[in-house]
Amino acid sequence: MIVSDTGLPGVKVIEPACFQDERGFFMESYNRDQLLGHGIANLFIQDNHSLSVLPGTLRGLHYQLDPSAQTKLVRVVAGSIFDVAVDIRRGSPTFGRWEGFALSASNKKQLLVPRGFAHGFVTLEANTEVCYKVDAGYSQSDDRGIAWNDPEIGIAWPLDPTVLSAKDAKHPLLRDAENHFTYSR
Ligand SMILES: Cc1cn([C@H]2C[C@H](O)[C@@H](COP(=O)(O)OP(=O)(O)O[C@H]3O[C@H](C)C(=O)[C@H](O)[C@H]3O)O2)c(=O)[nH]c1=O
Repeated sequence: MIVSDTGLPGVKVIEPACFQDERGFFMESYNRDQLLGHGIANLFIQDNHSLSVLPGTLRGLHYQLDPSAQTKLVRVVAGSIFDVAVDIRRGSPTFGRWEGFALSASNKKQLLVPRGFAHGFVTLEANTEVCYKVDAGYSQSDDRGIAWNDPEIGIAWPLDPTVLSAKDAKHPLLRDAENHFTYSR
């Protein structure tokens, strides 16, 4: 397993070891002890799985307020996505900064998105399936979002969304979003 830092401290790219043979491949898609070794000490309690039928489906930018804030471990099991994390911790040196990552069933890369970051993706292929672990359960009352096209964040999405939920079409800008996350070293 290779764990790489990114331009957003705390956000990491994880590449599991993949063992190929004439049958196909095997990999440990999640190994808690190996992640603990990289200081990723989350006890994930829920697995999520979404299918997006059309390319250009955008889901996000989402986060949950405390006490339901989530760390997420995201991977793609079919198709591919441009996966984005945005630092929304007030006082953070990288507040409002985003970074995007190409995750796909073929590259098997995973993205660790800590609490304090908004998360979203756009699908790059039809029938893309995203699976992700979270360390806090779903809380509809704590579910929040930020506009995918917030000009102050300025995410360079590789393609304009063609499919968006009604909820995702009306999130507030970061500056107006309810958000209690604060930065601590
Ligand atoms: C997230 C979630 C949703 N739901 C129910 C609520 C709705 O009835 C339905 C669809 O939910 P939503 O439209 O919020 O799903 P996505 O737009 O894929 O949102 C997710 O995708 C973005 C990229 C994320 O990072 C979030 O984890 C998550 O919000 O599933 C549940 O029952 N449990 C859950 O944990």
